Amino acid sequence: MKFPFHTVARGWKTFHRFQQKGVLSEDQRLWSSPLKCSRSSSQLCKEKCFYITTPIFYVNAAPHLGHLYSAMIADCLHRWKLLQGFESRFATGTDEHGLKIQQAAEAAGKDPLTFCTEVSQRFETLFSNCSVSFTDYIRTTEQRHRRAVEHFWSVLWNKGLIYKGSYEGWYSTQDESFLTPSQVSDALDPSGKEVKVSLESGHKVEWMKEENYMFRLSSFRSLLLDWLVKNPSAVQPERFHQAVLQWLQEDLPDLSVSRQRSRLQWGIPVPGDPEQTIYVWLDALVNYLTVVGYPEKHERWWHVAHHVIGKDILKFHAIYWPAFLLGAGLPLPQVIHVHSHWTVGGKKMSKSLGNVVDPFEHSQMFTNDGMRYFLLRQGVPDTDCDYTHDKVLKLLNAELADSLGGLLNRCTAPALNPAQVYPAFCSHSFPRDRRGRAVEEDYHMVETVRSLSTVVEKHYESMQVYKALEAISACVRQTNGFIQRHTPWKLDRRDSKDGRWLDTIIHLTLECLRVYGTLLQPVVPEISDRLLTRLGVQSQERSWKDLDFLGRYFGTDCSFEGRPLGSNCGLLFSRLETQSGDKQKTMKSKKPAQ
Ligand SMILES: Nc1ncnc2c1ncn2[C@@H]1O[C@H](COP(=O)(O)OP(=O)(O)OP(=O)(O)O)[C@@H](O)[C@H]1O
Repeated sequence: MKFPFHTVARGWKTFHRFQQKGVLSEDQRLWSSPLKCSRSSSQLCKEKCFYITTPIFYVNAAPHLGHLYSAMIADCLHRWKLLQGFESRFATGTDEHGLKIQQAAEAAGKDPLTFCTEVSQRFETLFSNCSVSFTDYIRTTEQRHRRAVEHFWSVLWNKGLIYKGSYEGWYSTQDESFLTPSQVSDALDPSGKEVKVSLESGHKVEWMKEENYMFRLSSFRSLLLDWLVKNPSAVQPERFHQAVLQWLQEDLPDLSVSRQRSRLQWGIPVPGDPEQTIYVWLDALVNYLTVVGYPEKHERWWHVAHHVIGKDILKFHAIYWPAFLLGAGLPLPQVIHVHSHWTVGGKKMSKSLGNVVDPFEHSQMFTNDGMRYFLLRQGVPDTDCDYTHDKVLKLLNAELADSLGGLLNRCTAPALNPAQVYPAFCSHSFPRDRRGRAVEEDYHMVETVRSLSTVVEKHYESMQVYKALEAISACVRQTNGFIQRHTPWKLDRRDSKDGRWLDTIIHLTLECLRVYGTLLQPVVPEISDRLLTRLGVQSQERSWKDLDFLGRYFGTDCSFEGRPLGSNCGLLFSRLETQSGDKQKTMKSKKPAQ
């Protein structure tokens, strides 16, 4: 850890200074260390509940694939927690205030609320279409949110953490953010005029001078450092944690948290001062509290809050938001999961650049689960990833259609499995003493699949979903290799030894598929459902605790042995093809094996 103890100790000095001033309460020591729970909160922590949020999406333009990706990561985490038996709450929604929206509505010739409602509905429809199973959808123009923001503001105001002052400095309307001189550089606009731009986003900035309300952000620097040093997994992956620590080494001036009403009308007025509008980021961030019933009944869920965000909004979530929360006397989020960006031709996919991929069109072209699988299998949180049609096509054909779909087809095809059952496992054919027909590689496969759930759990927990999928995919390949090695289609059922060995091969393969189907549920819910249904696995047999693998080999029972298979709902995933003559990729229809 790069941060020495004296840096942290300064955090406590600040804490005591605030305490003496009556700004922070005695309990704040606990708030600033969210992994340690107070007596009452430890009871809350014991409950298996989980609260996950996406960013709320800015409605100045229609959704693109990057937005869907954020929502899919959060959805995967939510489904994963449900699979583990947690009570999970998953919130998403739209951020509807600010100058950019005021301007976008004006340009569209609509009043701001009508404009916001239309775009918000597009986000909601997209998420519903793509199996993003949110439990709460929030819009910042709702009355319940306005109430929460006004209350939150009053708490900060009453603690002396907001004061009226004058802000003078660089401001980017596009990013809705303030910048220090070191974050700004010179550039030429398209007409050749010299302009100043944000180093991080490249967006134009302007010098702003106006009287407004300031939040005492500078006073929280040491407390924030303390939180991050004591909770090394508060921001994940590690490189983003380090980035926040680095920012905190730099200047952290107080933050302007309002705009003159004359400049910005589309927002929540400052309580008690109708001449000022609350800064859109303060307004937006409070949504996470609104959803769980702030200010009256947020405790239960707020103690288990996890945010999923893109790296572009890290500073708002890992510096401003925790500082606001500390100021308001509320616990900090458990983890901020950060992901990188989808790029097109190396450039960030973004509304303002206009290089966006339409998520409606592409999830129709590749299917919802196909799109989910691709984004979560290829999306690496640490680094940006380029999106191309060909990559999607190749990956889905190789891993979903050929490898996983082919495996299911092989062991459920009537030619190999005429009785259409989960056949019996024969321990003489596949004995523990390794003296049967199974070979060394088969035993190795069994051990790998047995430990797969532990591997996958670790990766889902840290939101390295691509690693979980890599591990599952490697196992699917091994299982195909197992079938290929023993060529069961050459065995003669009329011979009793061959018949038992054939059944054992199929039993083992179906057991592997049951594990893969169960573990894949957070990523591809529809495909997993079809797979498990085909295997005859009931909906109440698909949870984490049902993952015991190959009981008949490991000396326990197998409740599936002898059961009829479920109905055949067709191919698990149809191969995607490029039609000659044009670049359009379509689904090739093919009959399932009879
Ligand atoms: N290219 C992308 N890849 C992955 N996630 C993205 C991408 N673009 C946006 N997001 C996600 O959506 C959130 C909100 O993005 P935002 O509404 O600012 O979209 P944008 O296209 O970047 O807009 P703008 O071009 O106006 O900056 C981001 O914080 C991130 O979580």
